[in-house]
Amino acid sequence: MRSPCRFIIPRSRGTVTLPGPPTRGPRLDVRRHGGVSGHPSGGGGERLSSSSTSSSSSSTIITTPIFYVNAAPHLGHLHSAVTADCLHRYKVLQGFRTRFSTGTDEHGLKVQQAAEAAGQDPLSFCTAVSERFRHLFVTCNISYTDYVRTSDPAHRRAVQTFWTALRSKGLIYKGTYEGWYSTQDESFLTPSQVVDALDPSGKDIKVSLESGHKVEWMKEDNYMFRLSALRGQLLGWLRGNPGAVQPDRFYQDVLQWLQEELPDLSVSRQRSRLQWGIPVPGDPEQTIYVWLDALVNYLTVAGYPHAHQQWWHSANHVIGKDILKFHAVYWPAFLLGAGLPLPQTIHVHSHWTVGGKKMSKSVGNVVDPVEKSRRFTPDGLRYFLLRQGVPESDCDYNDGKVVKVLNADLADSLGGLLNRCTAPALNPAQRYPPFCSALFPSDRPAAGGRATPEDHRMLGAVRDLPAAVERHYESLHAYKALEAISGCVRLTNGFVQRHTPWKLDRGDEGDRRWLDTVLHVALECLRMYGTLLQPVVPEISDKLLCRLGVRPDERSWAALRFLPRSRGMACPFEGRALGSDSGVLFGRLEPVNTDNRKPKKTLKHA
Ligand SMILES: Nc1ncnc2c1ncn2[C@@H]1O[C@H](COP(=O)(O)OP(=O)(O)OP(=O)(O)O)[C@@H](O)[C@H]1O
Repeated sequence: MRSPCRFIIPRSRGTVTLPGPPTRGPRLDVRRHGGVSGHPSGGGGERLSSSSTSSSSSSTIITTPIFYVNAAPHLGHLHSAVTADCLHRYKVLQGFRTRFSTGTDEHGLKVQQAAEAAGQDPLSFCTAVSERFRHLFVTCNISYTDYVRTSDPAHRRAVQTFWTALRSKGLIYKGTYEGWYSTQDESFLTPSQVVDALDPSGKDIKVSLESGHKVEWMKEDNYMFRLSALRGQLLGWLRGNPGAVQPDRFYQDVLQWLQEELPDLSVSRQRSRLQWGIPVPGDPEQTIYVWLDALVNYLTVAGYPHAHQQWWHSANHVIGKDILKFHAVYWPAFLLGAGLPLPQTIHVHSHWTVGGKKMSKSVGNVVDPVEKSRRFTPDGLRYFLLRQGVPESDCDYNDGKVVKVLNADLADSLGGLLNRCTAPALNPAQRYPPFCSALFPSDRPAAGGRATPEDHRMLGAVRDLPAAVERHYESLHAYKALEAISGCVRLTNGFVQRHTPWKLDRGDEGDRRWLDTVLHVALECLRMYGTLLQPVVPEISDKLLCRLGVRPDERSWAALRFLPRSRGMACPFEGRALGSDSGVLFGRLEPVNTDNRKPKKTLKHA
């Protein structure tokens, strides 16, 4: 489906697809040709930096984790992707040059075993699952610019070069690893991270304290990375960069880990155990540890080892809390070892649970995001994930909650406001009506004015909104941004309701001017909401802004300028024709039947 307002404009490097109308299939063609999606003001354009905490450089890399292909994607994976996509779209609106990568992590024992079980060779198996992830991301308008697969030859070259760099610095040595290992988590554990448990048959086993997955005692010759030698430097980096891991509770976790023992890390497996992976350069009997392999994907995207400098200086990773140690301890240690810049920020989010249990492939309690995006629309699902997902704490999923949130915020509140203010009955000229400053003076209530103190308070709240939303998007607390926006939408609905413009007399000069002013103010509020919501619900925002007649080049952060007429400045929209009406903004969803009782049987009369 093509959106009515999709524009492609040429710029100095490549092709740019503007962010308003995220599209499905065709969008990928643009990327394949090296285009960067969604950039309203051109590469390195000016950005509003009132409260921005970003690097002074205007280019940045945003990443999701690459997803392990041992099973199909679930809602938790989409959550990471939507969170990173929100950050990416927001940065683009601010004028940053961005790369946004996602992809699939394809090596390792679990994949090798899953392929065997499916009777396929590993690469065919990975290709099929990787395509399912890609399909999900396209369906849900994830505006990635790079899709990495760890089975790609370019990635393999990057990993082997990276390995060689660490080895040449004496940071990798041949040794013997002996200790607990979880194949499920592909991770090593210290004795304090292991507890006793019983398997389903009642047999004594050891499991990981954190994940609950079974662990085994392992002893084998392989290569070790001198992680212990880097502990001091890691601590120094973290202490000097309190924003490097966000939110703070996760930063504190990493600090705590770094204060404990940090043994050297085994970074290879014997080839006889693991064939599906990248061989150690110069030692075909060993395979590179999947996490070292997977983490290097971020450098592959940046062009490592040849042209990474222009991108590898401001990386923002978005990850689930389950992989924090890999990203906040191992990854920075590898980068320090290789003499490369460390990530700017590691944004961590918590988990979606089902009935209180983490949604997870291995548990099998997963929610299918493709099915949900069909039911609730891609934007509906995106909105719900970001409105309800709180980075600091887990959140339980159920369909009833989705319906409630979407009906209240998108269908009734925002959709209702747009509908009211653009309805031909109230706005027969179908134009952005004029604003009368005598009726709505900027200084509080004044003689001849009709605006109330409450109206002024509403204006103040909307005027302050971009700065608050900016702060929340920066820290990836999208739920707070959406809370603030929906609070303002409610205030604007209250404003319209208070002045009942439908009761005003068009034949009376004063009433007509006031009606126009009320509509002008409400449309200005809607323009703000449409612009600010673009990172979260690109299709809905596009529809809203198209209806208001706001052009794609008027949708950046810098173009926000709320209600300029109230400050005596010209408003470019005043008098402009509204866009065509393309139907309801977001259709109301049927409530979910929570009554699980079976319908009563009616007794047949003999
Ligand atoms: N329940 C979840 N809630 C939010 N994000 C999740 C969830 N599960 C996975 N993710 C995201 O996907 C990333 C990779 O997860 P992974 O592939 O290990 O999924 P999983 O279902 O937990 O798998 P497994 O059960 O095999 O451990 C996580 O780091 C996180 O970013």
